[in-house]
Amino acid sequence: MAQSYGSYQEEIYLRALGGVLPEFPMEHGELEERARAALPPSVWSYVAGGAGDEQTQRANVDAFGRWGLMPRMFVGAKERDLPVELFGMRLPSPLLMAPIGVIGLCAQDGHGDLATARAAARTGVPMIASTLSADPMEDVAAALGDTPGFFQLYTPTDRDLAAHFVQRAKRAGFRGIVVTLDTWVTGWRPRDLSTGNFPQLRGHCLANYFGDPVFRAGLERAPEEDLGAAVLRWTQVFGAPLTWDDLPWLRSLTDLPLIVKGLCHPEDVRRARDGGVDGVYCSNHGGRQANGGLPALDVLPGVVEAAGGLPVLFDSGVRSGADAVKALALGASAVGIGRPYAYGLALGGTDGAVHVLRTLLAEADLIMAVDGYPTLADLVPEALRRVG
Ligand SMILES: Cc1cc2nc3c(=O)[nH]c(=O)nc-3n(C[C@H](O)[C@H](O)[C@H](O)COP(=O)(O)O)c2cc1C
Ligand SMILES: O=C(O)C(=O)c1ccccc1
Repeated sequence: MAQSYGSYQEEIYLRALGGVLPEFPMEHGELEERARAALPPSVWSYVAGGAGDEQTQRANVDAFGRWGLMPRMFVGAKERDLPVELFGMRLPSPLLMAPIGVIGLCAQDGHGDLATARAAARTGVPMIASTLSADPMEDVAAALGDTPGFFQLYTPTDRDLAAHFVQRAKRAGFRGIVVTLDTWVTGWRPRDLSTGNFPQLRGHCLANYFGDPVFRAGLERAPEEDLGAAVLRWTQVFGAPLTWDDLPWLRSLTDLPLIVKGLCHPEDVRRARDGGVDGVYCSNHGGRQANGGLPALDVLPGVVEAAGGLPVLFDSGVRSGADAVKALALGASAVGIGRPYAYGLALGGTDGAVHVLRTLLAEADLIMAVDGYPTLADLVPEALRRVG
């Protein structure tokens, strides 16, 4: 079923005719400004901030400016075709919501994970639900409706807990497991170090752990009785520094599609493919983990080549529909949206996140129309020119 995402523009025209202006910002700069004003300062700096002096985070965004789409005329791109086939599922568009661990805190009521799931239900844009969630994964999955969800695993040092998370995710109805490899320890984040704001250390976003019988079995007293001890235990089990020797074990945990997140080096991609993963996710965690790195977009072509036809998910720095189009042209099978939907959520809960997703899709759709690339198959590297 082809959807006309550009119709969002028509809706806005019609409202303007009636003298009603959009409730939410139409471009990313203003979205950011308004989210900054709407969020408590510590949550804002946690979400907006990154590693070191944030050079990698900025470079992620700037990298998109070095590519441009070459327009083609007389194409008659009246109908655009954005649906994609991914892991045996047909998705209405190539966008995904990237996992955001503190998304709970971005919503006024503290239930941003559920609000995100509802935005997924309304748009058909899949949610990748983080392990670090304010609500249990079962509740998040239930709020997704018919839209597929993926569960993002931070692999605990306790293997039984890891296995149990994956089992729970399958039972809850998630359609794939995304294992994040770049964050078994958090990076050097000066903003959080100066504000002292580590939401996880206050027990936020640990619902998946605190409600889990395997996690609780490792505690002397329940988290409801002794939060400090539970958080301390969480710091001990949070992140296993995995090696290639662990990949067969990870693979054995599930028959769901297994996707590994954080791959940038082509050799790592080849090894992951040889290890039996179903997809790779090219990302540098939005520059939150290691500063001094390469822009994620610049490593994408090497990842795509090494993936040898395996699906390649991509995120880090996507701020517009134009950015999404460029990542798709460079070979991404699907594009993850990160901070922008968190900002939408901060401004207007589910409605705000839906607005951000519809805006990105409308812009991508209209670029494909105007520039004469009506289908995703038309978006190939040759459609782009390097600007500088
Ligand atoms: C506040 C915040 C929390 C995040 N939490 C997680 C997480 O729990 N798991 C994960 O795999 N990635 C997490 N990420 C990384 C995102 O999935 C994604 O890689 C990143 O946001 C992309 O960069 P961008 O938002 O600048 O486009 C988080 C990102 C942000 C901004
Ligand atoms: O903030 C993040 O990006 C993130 O993924 C994370 C990881 C561990 C603890 C808290 C957040």
